[in-house]
Amino acid sequence: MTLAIAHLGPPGTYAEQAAVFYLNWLAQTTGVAATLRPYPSIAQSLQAVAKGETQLAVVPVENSIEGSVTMTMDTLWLLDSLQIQLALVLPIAHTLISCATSLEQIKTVYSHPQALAQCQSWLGQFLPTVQIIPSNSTTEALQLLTQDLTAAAIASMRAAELYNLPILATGINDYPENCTRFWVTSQAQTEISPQKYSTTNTHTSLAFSLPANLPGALVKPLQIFAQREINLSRIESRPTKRSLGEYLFFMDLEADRNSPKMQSALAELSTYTEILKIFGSYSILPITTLKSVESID
Ligand SMILES: O=C(O)C(=O)C[C@]1(C(=O)O)C=C[C@@H](O)C=C1
Repeated sequence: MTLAIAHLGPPGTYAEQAAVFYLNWLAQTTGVAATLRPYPSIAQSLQAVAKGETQLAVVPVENSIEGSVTMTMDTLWLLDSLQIQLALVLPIAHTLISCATSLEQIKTVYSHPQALAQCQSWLGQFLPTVQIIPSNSTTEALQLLTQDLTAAAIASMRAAELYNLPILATGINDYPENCTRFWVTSQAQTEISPQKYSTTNTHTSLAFSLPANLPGALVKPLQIFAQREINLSRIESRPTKRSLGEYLFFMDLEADRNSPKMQSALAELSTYTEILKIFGSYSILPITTLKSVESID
C-alpha cells in the first residue's frame, strides 16, 4: 500500500521539505512507500487526514524564534480523531528570492507570516520601506517573481532551486539557530506500518479546557506532573473562542503515555479538566541529512 502525505504547498515549502524527509525515512525504516499531496493551508492538510483523503499530514507546530503555529493547534483541537506519530525538527535558513538585481529595486516582499516574523529585523534593516505581503506559504508567491522585478519572496534555498529563481540574500533569519518542529499526524486508528518504528516514544502532547475559571485551576493539572517528576517541555494557551479570557491549555510532556507514571497522571488529570484531548506519544527526529531532503525520486 502507498500512503498519501498532506503538506502545505505549493511544492518547495518547509513543510514539504519535512514531508520529503519523513517519506524517505519511512521507506528506509519500514519499507512503506508514500507520495506527497500539497494543500493550500495547514488546516486543509490536517482536514485531509480527518476526511481520509490522505493517511498522514506533516504540519509545523513550533518555531524557535516565533513560537507556536496557532493554526496547527487550533485545528488539532477541533479535529477529534488525529494522533501524532512522530516529531521532526528542521533547521530553517531563509533566503530572499527575487529577479531584481539589487535590494534597492525591491518594493514588495511576500512570504508566510511565520517566515516574515522570523526575518523582521533583517527586513527592518535592509528593506525598511517595502510593502510586506503575507501569503499562505513561503512558496505561494514565487511564480509572480518573473513577471514583477520589484517583488521578492522569503523562502528556502531549496525553493529557489526548484523554481529556478535567483537568490538575492541568504541567511536572512534574525537568529541563525532557527528551527521549526513539525508533527506527522494520522487518524488514531491508522496503522502506518505493521513493522513498529525503531524509535521509543519520548513525548506526549495533549490539550484541555477547565470546568471553571477559578484560582488554582491550572495549578492542579501542573502539580500532577510535577509530583511524578514528568518534565513539561511546552505549555501554551489558546483562546477557547467561547468568551474573552477563557483558555485551552496545550502541553508537551517528556514521557510516553503508556508508562505507568503517565497513565496515572492522565487518569488524575481527567478529573480536573472539562475536555481532555491526548494527541499521542511520539519520538523526535532531527532532520540533519541533506540526502533525505533533496528529492523524492
Ligand atoms: O510556508 C512554509 O514554507 C511552511 O512550511 C510554513 C512554515 C510555518 O508555518 O512555520 C514552516 C516553517 C517555517 O517556520 C516557516 C513557515
